[in-house]
Order: sequence, then structure tokens, then C-alpha cells
Amino acid sequence: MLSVKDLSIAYKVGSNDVVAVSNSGFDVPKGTIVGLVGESGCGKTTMARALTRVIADNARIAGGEIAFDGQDLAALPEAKMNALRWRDISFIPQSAMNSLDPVYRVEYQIMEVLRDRGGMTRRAARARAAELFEMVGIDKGRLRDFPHQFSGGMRQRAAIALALALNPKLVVADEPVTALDVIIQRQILDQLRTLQRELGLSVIMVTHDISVVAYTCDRTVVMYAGKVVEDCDTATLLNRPLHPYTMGLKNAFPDLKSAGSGVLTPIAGSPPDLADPPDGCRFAARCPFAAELCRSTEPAPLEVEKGHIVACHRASEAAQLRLEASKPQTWEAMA
Ligand SMILES: Nc1ncnc2c1ncn2[C@@H]1O[C@H](COP(=O)(O)OP(=O)(O)OP(=O)(O)O)[C@@H](O)[C@H]1O
Repeated sequence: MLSVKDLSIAYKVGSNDVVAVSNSGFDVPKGTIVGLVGESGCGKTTMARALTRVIADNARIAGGEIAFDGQDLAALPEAKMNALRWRDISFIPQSAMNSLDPVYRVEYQIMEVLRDRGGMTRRAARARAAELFEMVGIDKGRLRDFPHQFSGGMRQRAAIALALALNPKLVVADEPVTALDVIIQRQILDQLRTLQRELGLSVIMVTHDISVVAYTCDRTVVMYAGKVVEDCDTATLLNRPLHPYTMGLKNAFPDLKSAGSGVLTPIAGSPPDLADPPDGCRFAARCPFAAELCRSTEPAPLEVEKGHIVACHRASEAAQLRLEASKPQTWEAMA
């Protein structure tokens, strides 16, 4: 239903171009949740926003294609794109406070979308707002509240209700549970997952936390420094990752299900400056397995097993590398 191909997005900073997303792509099959994961600054939000074409003033789509239902969103005139927002594609932003205006009652905000974008009468919109609250597990008696009267979890649920208001086909959720504690995270993710199945939605979930994708997503796309480095069904990605960055991310986050047991090993160092990316593999400087070739030549993304795409020169040795990557000292040696 959505196919991103070879997409590049650049920010103009002074006289420089910062290419935040570079020749990257992935598919979101109909009715699936796809996670977009990577650490801060890897280009997840830029990618997610480009899909709805709500991008910063200094950003531009520098190349590539966003195929959605037979149209290329990267090239669609703004008026046509605007007609698709809410109705076909909706966005849950990083903080629910960004989607809810603090000065208006929540009901008014949902009704406004339903009336302005959905052409509903006031009466129909009021009934739909109540139905949406029920869907996301909030008592409809709370519709008359202002956003500040809601807890963080309720605000996030209300943001989900707002995103679902006009029955979109695709929902892009940017870090939808990041600011919440683990128990509330789980409840919201469960709710999102249930609604996704019931409504047959396609969802892109942006997160820095691999335990969130492990808990929720059918497929996972791992980004590093503006590039997709691995893309696979989530179970295989977690059990048999082929990219050392994915192996490192797995060690760096607690499991949402076991709520915090186990030793966490961070990946030392930080991603490269995107204004001046290195030659070769962008992860090489932090990779315990980097070889000479990795520093000189960029690996192309290849489908090495059916449905499993990876950009790593050493992917064929992944079984051995996974053993090494599971030892904390492998990563500590890079610090
Ligand atoms: N408006 C902007 N102007 C210039 N550079 C930007 C702008 N927005 C983002 N960037 C840069 O683009 C890169 C990718 O940022 P982006 O926010 O997409 O990453 P992210 O993975 O979503 O990180 P986070 O989780 O922190 O939001 C970063 O290097 C960031 O500094």
C-alpha cells in the first residue's frame, strides 16, 4: 500500500545541505504495523514527516518516490496532498500536546476535524467524537475536558482518536509512547495494535526504542545516519539480526515485556555528522566488526534472504558476529 523508494530529504543549513534521509526505502504492506527504529538524529522523524509532506521550511525532498495507492506523494501538488491528510493518511506527532491545542476543549478539537475535513454535521460529529473516545478507552464524559485535565496517557489516547477520526488507511505515529511510563506504554501499544487489527489499518511507528517495535510491529526498518541498514519481519530481525547496528540496539534497550531486567550495553560513540558523512559504511566507526572494506566502500542494501534486506559487507558472517555481539566486552572495547 505504501512503497518508499530511494528517498532523499535535505535540510538547508546556511550554505550546506544536511541530507537527513539518503537514498532510503521500505514497504508498508496493507494492514501491517511497520516500525522505523534508530537512535536520535538518524532521520526517522524526517522520513515520517515526509510521508505526510509536513516538512520544515528548510527541508526539501531531494529525490525518490513515495508510492501510495497509485500516486507518488513526493510529487503530488500541495492541494491534492492536503486532501489526503486526515482522510487517507494521518499523523500522530511526537508529543500529544502538539496535536491538541491547550486552549480548546478536546471535544471541540475532534469535532472540528470531523466537520471541516469530514464534512459532518455538528450532531454527527458529536456522536462520532463519543464513539472515537470509546474506541480508545476514554470515558466519553471526559470529552468536555481541556487537554491539561488529561493524564499523559489520556492525551496520547485522545491524539490517537483524533488521528483515527476520518478512518484513514495509513497512520504515521512518531514516538507515540516515549514520554510515558512502561505500564502505560504497554496499554497504549495494546490499544493501538487492537485498533489496527480491527480497522485493518497500516501503521508506521517511529521509535528510538527497539523494545517498542519488538512488542508491536510486524516488520521493522532500522535506520542509521539517514540510511536504512536493515529491513525484515520483526521476529527474524530480533532473533537473527544481520546488521551489527541492529545487534547493538538489541543490547541497549530493556525488554518491554520483562520490564527492565538484564544488563544493558550501550553502543559507544555517536552517529556521524550528516553534513559531512564518511566514505564507506556510516556505522563503521562504532562497529566492533568493521573491516578495511567497510571504511572505504559503502555497502548497498541487498535482499540476502527472502524479505530480509541488509546493508553490511559482513552479512554472510552474521551468525558468528551475533555470538560476539552478545558479549558486553565486544562493545565495551569500542568505548
Ligand atoms: N529543521 C532542520 N534543519 C536542519 N537540520 C535538521 C532539521 N530537522 C532535523 N535536522 C537534522 O536532520 C537529522 C535527522 O533528524 P530527525 O529529527 O529526522 O532524526 P530522528 O531520528 O527523528 O531523531 P529524534 O528522535 O531526535 O527526533 C539530524 O541530524 C537533525 O539535526
